[in-house]
Amino acid sequence: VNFALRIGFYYVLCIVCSGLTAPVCLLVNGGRTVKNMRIIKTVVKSFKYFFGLRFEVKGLENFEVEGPAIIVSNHQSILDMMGLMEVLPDGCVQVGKKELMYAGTVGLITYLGGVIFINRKSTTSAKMVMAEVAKTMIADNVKVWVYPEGTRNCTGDLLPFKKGAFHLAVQAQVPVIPVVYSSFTTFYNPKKNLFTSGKIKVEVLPPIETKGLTSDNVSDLTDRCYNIMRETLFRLSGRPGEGKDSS
Ligand SMILES: CCCCCCCC/C=C\CCCCCCCC(=O)SCCNC(=O)CCNC(=O)[C@H](O)C(C)(C)COP(=O)(O)OP(=O)(O)OC[C@H]1O[C@@H](n2cnc3c(N)ncnc32)[C@H](O)[C@@H]1OP(=O)(O)O
Ligand SMILES: CCCCCCCCCCCCCC(=O)OC[C@@H](O)COP(=O)(O)O
Repeated sequence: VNFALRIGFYYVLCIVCSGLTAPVCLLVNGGRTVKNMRIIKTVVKSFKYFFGLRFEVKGLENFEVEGPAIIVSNHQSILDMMGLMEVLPDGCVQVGKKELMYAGTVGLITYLGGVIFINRKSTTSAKMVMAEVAKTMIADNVKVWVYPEGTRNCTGDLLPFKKGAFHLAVQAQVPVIPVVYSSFTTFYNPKKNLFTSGKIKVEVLPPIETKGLTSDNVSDLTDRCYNIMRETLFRLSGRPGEGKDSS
């Protein structure tokens, strides 16, 4: 019951705050633009206090690259939206599943924030959207945030990465910046109806350059990111024995 109440409250908070924030976005910025993310971020950053969540962030300076970049991070739950807004740099849009667009006021606010919607069931159309993004991110100087696991995963480990984010980075010749959130398993587990207060460690890792890489290098780049992020995930989650990183 406690779990249902807290998750229900989270949904209501998202729906109500989206409904209230959307007109503000429209009045201030006039329509769909990444500038709305600043407003959305300000609102969402207050959510953590309702749930007793604390974020400990390291490495924010790694976002300070010249120009666009692809940011990749692990995706554990719908709560990730709070962790996202906690560190989101200015001028950064997210890639999301197109179903989000139909989620009422939440769909409206994601649309206004500039979220790029892809159809996960059609690789061809998703690839076309992403190729377009590779062109416009340079012109518009935006960063793009992708969850390369492609779906939520709350097991405390990473799912294999999909390659779209890394194709995008290579096509645009921009760096990949990995961001890792420690595992939620100690305070959040929908299967066990667990959702208590808790601390999340976040680490922004140094950018990985892609200058000179071609589509032949995408698999290697994907593996490299996956390995670094998995080691970091285990280290941040207090399972250092399972990662190779001992620092
Ligand atoms: C004020 C209050 C507010 C409160 C409310 C809150 C609102 C807050 C507002 C805003 C927050 C927004 C938060 C958004 C959060 C969203 C989270 C999600 O929705 S996560 C799901 C969607 N995300 C993805 O799926 C990742 C991206 N996915 C990919 O990149 C995939 O790679 C994809 C879809 C492009 C294809 O997926 P495949 O399942 O087919 O798998 P593959 O292995 O990657 O690709 C198949 C083949 O195609 C090639 N390929 C992929 N992309 C390519 C490309 N661009 N060019 C060429 N080849 C490509 C690959 O190399 C592979 O080929 P070979 O196996 O290597 O031979
Ligand atoms: C009318 C319906 C209203 C629904 C309100 C939903 C409020 C929650 C807002 C959280 C937005 C965060 C987006 C997110 O984290 O989505 C997760 C999915 O992308 C992952 O895909 P999958 O379903 O796990 O495959």
